[in-house]
Amino acid sequence: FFSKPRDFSLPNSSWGPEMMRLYEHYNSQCEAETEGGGKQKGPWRRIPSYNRSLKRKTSFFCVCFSGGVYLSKLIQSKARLFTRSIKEAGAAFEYVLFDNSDAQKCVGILQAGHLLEGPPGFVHGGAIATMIDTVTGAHAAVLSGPVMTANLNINYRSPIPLGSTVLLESSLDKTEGRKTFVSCQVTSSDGATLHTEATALFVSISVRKILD
Ligand SMILES: CCCCCCCCCC(=O)SCCNC(=O)CCNC(=O)[C@H](O)C(C)(C)COP(=O)(O)OP(=O)(O)OC[C@H]1O[C@@H](n2cnc3c(N)ncnc32)[C@H](O)[C@@H]1OP(=O)(O)O
Repeated sequence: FFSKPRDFSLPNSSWGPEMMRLYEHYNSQCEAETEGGGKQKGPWRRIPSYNRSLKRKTSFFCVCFSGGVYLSKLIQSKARLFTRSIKEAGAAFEYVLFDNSDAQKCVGILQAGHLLEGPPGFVHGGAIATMIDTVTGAHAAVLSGPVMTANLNINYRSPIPLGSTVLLESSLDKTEGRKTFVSCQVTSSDGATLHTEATALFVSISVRKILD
């Protein structure tokens, strides 16, 4: 696997003005200017996003757990991260995540494409749950290392129009031993409409446990 993997969290031609506006808003805060006019790390960090996480790590797993892992070569070669599995740009999940470690927050900017339809003209509740799991899961992983979702509790407050751009904001509630509790709100891009609220529990796991 020699080619450089594509980072799906970078803008593409399908991103509309709202998606670009929010992207620029957070991306511009990934670097801050020093007093001397130089550059330093800002409060936010863009989280790169690939579609083949297992494939990229296969050689690592083979070295570390040689003989202990069985995944057929066919599955390995075809496996794709669910949210990055549809090739047509703009058709499904167009999103980018930013993390703010000082504020213990993570945001996701989502432009919901036409293949995510649930009720006519609106986004499917399962697609919304998927994105909440993605944003809160990435946030929990940044905070606590390898985790799996143990509980996801969602209240759908108002439907999300298909094609619109929404903001998902994840905040740390607390950590208790292996448990990381986070909350998430999904709002319209101007913040005026609350679409969805959720709480999630992530439990820290060892990578060996997933592979077993
Ligand atoms: C940058 C890329 C970003 C991509 C992000 C994508 C994120 C996607 C994340 C996922 O979707 S993961 C897939 C969906 N999740 C699963 O398939 C998990 C299935 N469940 C499990 O594998 C296990 O149940 C789990 C690892 C969650 C916990 O099993 P363990 O045996 O490791 O832990 P245990 O059962 O001993 O529980 C540990 C603690 O958590 C608590 N707990 C576990 N499950 C719970 C639950 N459901 N509700 C409440 N508490 C729970 C449990 O009571 C206990 O609390 P205490 O430490 O206080 O005793």
